[in-house]
Amino acid sequence: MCLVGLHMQTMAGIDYITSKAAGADEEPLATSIVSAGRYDGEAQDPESLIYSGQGGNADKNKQASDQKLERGNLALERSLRKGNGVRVIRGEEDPASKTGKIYIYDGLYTISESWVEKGKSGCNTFKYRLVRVPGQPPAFGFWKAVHKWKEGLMTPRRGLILPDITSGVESKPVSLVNDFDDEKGPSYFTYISTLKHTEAFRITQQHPATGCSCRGLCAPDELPEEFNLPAPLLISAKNFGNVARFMNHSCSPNVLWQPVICEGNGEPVVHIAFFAIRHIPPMAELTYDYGVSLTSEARDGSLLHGKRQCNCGSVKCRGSFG
Ligand SMILES: C[S@@+](CC[C@H](N)C(=O)[O-])C[C@H]1O[C@@H](n2cnc3c(N)ncnc32)[C@H](O)[C@@H]1O
Repeated sequence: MCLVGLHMQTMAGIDYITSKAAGADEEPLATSIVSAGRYDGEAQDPESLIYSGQGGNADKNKQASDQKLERGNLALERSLRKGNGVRVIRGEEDPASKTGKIYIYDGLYTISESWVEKGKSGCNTFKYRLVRVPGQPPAFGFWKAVHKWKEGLMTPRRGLILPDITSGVESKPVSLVNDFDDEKGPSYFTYISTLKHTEAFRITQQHPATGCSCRGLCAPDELPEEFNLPAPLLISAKNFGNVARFMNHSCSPNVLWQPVICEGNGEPVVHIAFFAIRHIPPMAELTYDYGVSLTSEARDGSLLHGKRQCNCGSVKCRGSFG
């Protein structure tokens, strides 16, 4: 099909595009819906949902009328025939949120069927069943699982080793979990949330001798005493550390690490900060790329081969790290 015209329509609850194939009529196709989660049946299954069409005034204190097969409803109908993916944002009641509601982007769905039924007002309402495209990491499903844990419906949690690795240091408990193998966690480990070594490394954006923006790293021998950054800088969290100590390596990580300089007691102090590099759904494991050491051998001239076998399971897994 050749698209010769395309424009966006934004509707409450249903977004769609109108496309026009050469020689054919304009055809709306749904691109995304927001499921408010308040209609009957728009409910709780993380793999599918039933979405009510728009219009008919059923929720506007006006005279209710039959919904019409137009705009968003027509777009959903056309998408059912076409089989295109529709992005779904699922709304949920959440007393912890200021608005009493949160919205979770839940990925791509396709529409599997539609029908008309009488709503509470006695008027015709369009209904659409949407099914989540398989193979996507859970998002709304995670959210529901968290709530079930909170309600105590799913205890004990699979692979739970310690309910709170912080021994009360953090305001919220951080569970130590291994659902991969039988290892029971470190035999000696002290959870700390403050700096153990507070010596300040003076680092500026500009190298004081060369003037370049390497933060003192390009020519460490030429650094004056007060720019004394140990190179290589080794951070060991074997026996002491915080939650970051338990973050695993992934070849498709969702987090990136960066050294940042914070002020501590009037002195610049290096911290390793973690930044999200993509959407991270609730309860998803946080991972970063450990990289490969410079001493590792080149496998095929382009990829460096790490020393440890990688079990990250990502489709882009390099097979090794470290
Ligand atoms: C900083 S620790 C991460 C937390 C560790 N999983 C634990 O339970 O203590 C790093 C160690 O975890 C293991 N590890 C982390 N990511 C891994 C991966 N993708 N594949 C295999 N082992 C991994 C390796 O044994 C690695 O030396």
